[in-house]
Amino acid sequence: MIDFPTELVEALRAAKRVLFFTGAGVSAESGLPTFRDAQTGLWASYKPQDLATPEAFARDPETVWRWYQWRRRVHADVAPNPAHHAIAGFEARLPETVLVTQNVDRLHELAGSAAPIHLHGSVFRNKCAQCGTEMPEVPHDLETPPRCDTCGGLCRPDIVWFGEALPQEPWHAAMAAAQRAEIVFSIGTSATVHPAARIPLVARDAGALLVQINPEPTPFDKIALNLRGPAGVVLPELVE
Ligand SMILES: CC(C)NC(=O)[C@H](Cc1c[nH]c2ccccc12)NC(=O)[C@H](CCCC/N=C(/NCCC(=O)O)S[C@H]1O[C@H](COP(=O)(O)OP(=O)(O)OC[C@H]2O[C@@H](n3cnc4c(N)ncnc43)[C@H](O)[C@@H]2O)[C@@H](O)[C@H]1O)NC(=O)OCc1ccccc1
Ligand SMILES: [Zn+2]
Repeated sequence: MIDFPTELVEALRAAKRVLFFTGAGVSAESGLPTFRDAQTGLWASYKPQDLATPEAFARDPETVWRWYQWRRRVHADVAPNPAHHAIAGFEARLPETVLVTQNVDRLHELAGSAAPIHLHGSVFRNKCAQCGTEMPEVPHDLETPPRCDTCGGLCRPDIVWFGEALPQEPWHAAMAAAQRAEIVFSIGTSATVHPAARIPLVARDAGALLVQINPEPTPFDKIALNLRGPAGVVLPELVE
């Protein structure tokens, strides 16, 4: 039984507006490697930041496509863990709860979260790299990217690549939730990728209690109430 600080227990008891901000670490216990974790197998020699860019896709679309197809196969084999379920359960009990994620997986949805705000897109959605038209999901073993019926452009994952702007609607929804939050949980994120990492800071500057769940230190340590441990262990104990 974890002994949580009274300040947190009391804040949780009184709160109506809670914001969850998640990163790759919340899916680590489901078997999904984080961005920091070295990639395995065929992709061991590639850094995610080098593949997840419009330049890499322009230079070598097949290699970037095949990387995402591999990730889709990996993502299709994993299930939500107790951290995802704890957040979905909390949302059901406190309707004003908002979930903002940097993750492109669908584990929050599979755990029952109604409307996670995906700041960086979804690995299971496709769009045309040229005209942006949404394109259908294709079998995850198709080795070459299909062509767009509208303009003949190449199909790409509907994901925000480094150097690309975040989609406006999710960004504004996340900022609005941050400005209204009484408690913001920053869970399983190294808080190094921008502008996403601003969300917990905006909430804190607006008066929210910033609680961090992470087995490792991050840039938020100095300003957060830190719960050191894996999200799949700490979160269920805290909110269930
Ligand atoms: C690397 C970083 C320094 N670079 C950036 O931030 C860049 C550049 C930049 C912009 N502003 C800046 C300001 C300062 C410095 C740099 C910048 N940002 C961008 O390029 C953004 C776009 C960024 C989005 C990129 N796409 C992603 N994802 C989709 C891709 C894909 O998935 O393929 S980012 C991707 O990396 C990030 C990884 O971070 P985490 O999720 O935190 O994962 P990480 O592995 O780092 O850490 C895991 C953590 O979990 C913890 N953990 C492990 N196990 C557990 C466990 N069991 N429980 C709990 N915690 C756990 C670990 O301890 C660790 O702390 C996530 O955001 C993730 O979505 N776009 C943009 O700025 O565009 C401009 C623009 C503006 C207007 C008009 C035109 C252009
Ligand atoms: Zn097109």
